Amino acid sequence: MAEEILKVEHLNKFYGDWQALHDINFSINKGEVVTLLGPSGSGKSTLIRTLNGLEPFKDGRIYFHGKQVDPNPKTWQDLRQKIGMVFQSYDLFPNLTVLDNILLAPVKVQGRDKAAVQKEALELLDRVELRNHADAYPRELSGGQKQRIAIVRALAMHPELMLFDEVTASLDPEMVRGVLKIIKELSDQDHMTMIIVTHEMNFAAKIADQVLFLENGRILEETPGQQFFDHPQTDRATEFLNSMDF
Ligand SMILES: Nc1ncnc2c1ncn2[C@@H]1O[C@H](COP(=O)(O)OP(=O)(O)OP(=O)(O)O)[C@@H](O)[C@H]1O
Repeated sequence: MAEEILKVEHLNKFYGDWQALHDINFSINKGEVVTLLGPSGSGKSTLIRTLNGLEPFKDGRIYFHGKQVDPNPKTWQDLRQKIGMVFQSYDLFPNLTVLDNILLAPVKVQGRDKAAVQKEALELLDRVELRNHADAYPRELSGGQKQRIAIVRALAMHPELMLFDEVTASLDPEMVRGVLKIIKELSDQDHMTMIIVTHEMNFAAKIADQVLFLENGRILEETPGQQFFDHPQTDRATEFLNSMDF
């Protein structure tokens, strides 16, 4: 039996009086990759940020491992440690070295043994080919390198679910490939459970087990990955794929 990691039921999200998400329902099992696709402003970032407790939600339910999550994100400290998130903007601490950026939360928040975390951090840095940058500061790194560090920093927390919000959107094209390769390896080798917002359609087509296609804050299609790209069910999704030059 597939193990369900996250389930969302009838989620509505408002910014003031304006409704940004309408009756969102989906679930993700262990090891699965869900990609959120849709035009600009369709609510992809809002949804992924709500799943990480960065945005409060008005009604609906979120379950993590079958347990209902309190809608007030202030109560999410424990949960956030299990959900890793990587943003478009890296958000590394500028005054800390690469290694200290990675160690901070596992040691200070999770209270894990520093030497053990450091050993693991260096192995992860090896994996993203940045071990020789462990003592560098973020300002000394390229955008692609910063993003690989941001991924390592999230992984060092041992998350059960990783959320990626347009992590290659501000990178030069030649940097994009290296970052996407790491995410693909996380799926293929580590069977990491992931929810990914991306505008990289070829990447999405390769990695997605399930596609949620959003428009105007609603899920218009929920389709197995390959099927979405081969045979989108709605005219809107077909138009979208054509506009993305897919
Ligand atoms: N903090 C906010 N306050 C008010 N409205 C917001 C806020 N954040 C997003 N919105 C609005 O919510 C809608 C969905 O935005 P969101 O960023 O989730 O879309 P998106 O699909 O991720 O877009 P993109 O692909 O351009 O990043 C948009 O109309 C946006 O203007």
